Amino acid sequence: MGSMQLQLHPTLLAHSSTFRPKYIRSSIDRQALFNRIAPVYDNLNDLFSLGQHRIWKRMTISWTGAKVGDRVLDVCCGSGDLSFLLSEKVGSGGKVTGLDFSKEQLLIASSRQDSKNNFRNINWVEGDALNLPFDDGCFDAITMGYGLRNVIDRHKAMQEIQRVLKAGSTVSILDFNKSNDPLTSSTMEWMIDNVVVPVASGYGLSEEYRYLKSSIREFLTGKELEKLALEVGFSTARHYEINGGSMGCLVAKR
Ligand SMILES: C/C(=C\Cc1cc(O)c2ccccc2c1O)CCC[C@H](C)CCC[C@H](C)CCCC(C)C
Ligand SMILES: C[S@@+](CC[C@H](N)C(=O)[O-])C[C@H]1O[C@@H](n2cnc3c(N)ncnc32)[C@H](O)[C@@H]1O
Repeated sequence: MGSMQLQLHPTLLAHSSTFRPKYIRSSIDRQALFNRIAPVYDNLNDLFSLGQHRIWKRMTISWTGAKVGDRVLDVCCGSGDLSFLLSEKVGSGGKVTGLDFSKEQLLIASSRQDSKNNFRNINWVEGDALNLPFDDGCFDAITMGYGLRNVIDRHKAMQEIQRVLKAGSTVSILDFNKSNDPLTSSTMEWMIDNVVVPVASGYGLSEEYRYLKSSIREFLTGKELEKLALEVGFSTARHYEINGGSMGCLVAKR
């Protein structure tokens, strides 16, 4: 996973003067956003969460029930954090597919894989979570880390995950929690306004990280996520709040 020192990627400066959409609503806008933040994404996650996101991701993996030899999928894999954890879990006899529509994020994931001799069981696919290029029922486990809140059609994304998951298998979906507790939600919004966005502005990425706040506000609560999973055909669905209710993981079985 990423080291702590922060380097400013040369192409980032080039982007800083480009047009910034006021609302990051379309798929194209979001794809461009994640391309722009790719060079600093891992390091800023470590900084903003004080490394805690690594724990949340390990919990996400543990809830999938993935085991040695499994064929597994990481949807919206980004720079590959969950894919690398899945790679360790399924071992050399298993197969991991990391899918994302951001070329820049996949380049980071691939460069991290190349820098380590292991993780040879991962392949990276540039594709759309809303139209997964895989056959029905072909994965033993699926993860999605901070992806469901960012796709423009959550129902379609959940339908696609349910379609490609084997019967009796599990998806584990980590994201921010849209908390019903006013203190939790106001604390998170304070963090974004007063820590996250000011630091991100140092990289010309204030709007990209300000988007976090609106995306959490427009997300679904844990109960609504459970309902969505059952609506698209999962047999069971549970949403677990973690880290004081700031994050959550939806665990659904097909
Ligand atoms: C790993 C984290 C964020 C990933 C991430 C997800 C997105 O959708 C983005 C969209 C646009 C830009 C960036 C991202 C992005 O990085 C977590 C990062 C840490 C949080 C920003 C801050 C965490 C605050 C603490 C958990 C404090 C909670 C206090 C209280 C319990 C509420
Ligand atoms: C916040 S990042 C999460 C990356 C990684 N899963 C993690 O846990 O850090 C969200 C990712 O979702 C991807 N994404 C958003 N919408 C997508 C879509 N429709 N198809 C594929 N990837 C998508 C973005 O390109 C980005 O890499």
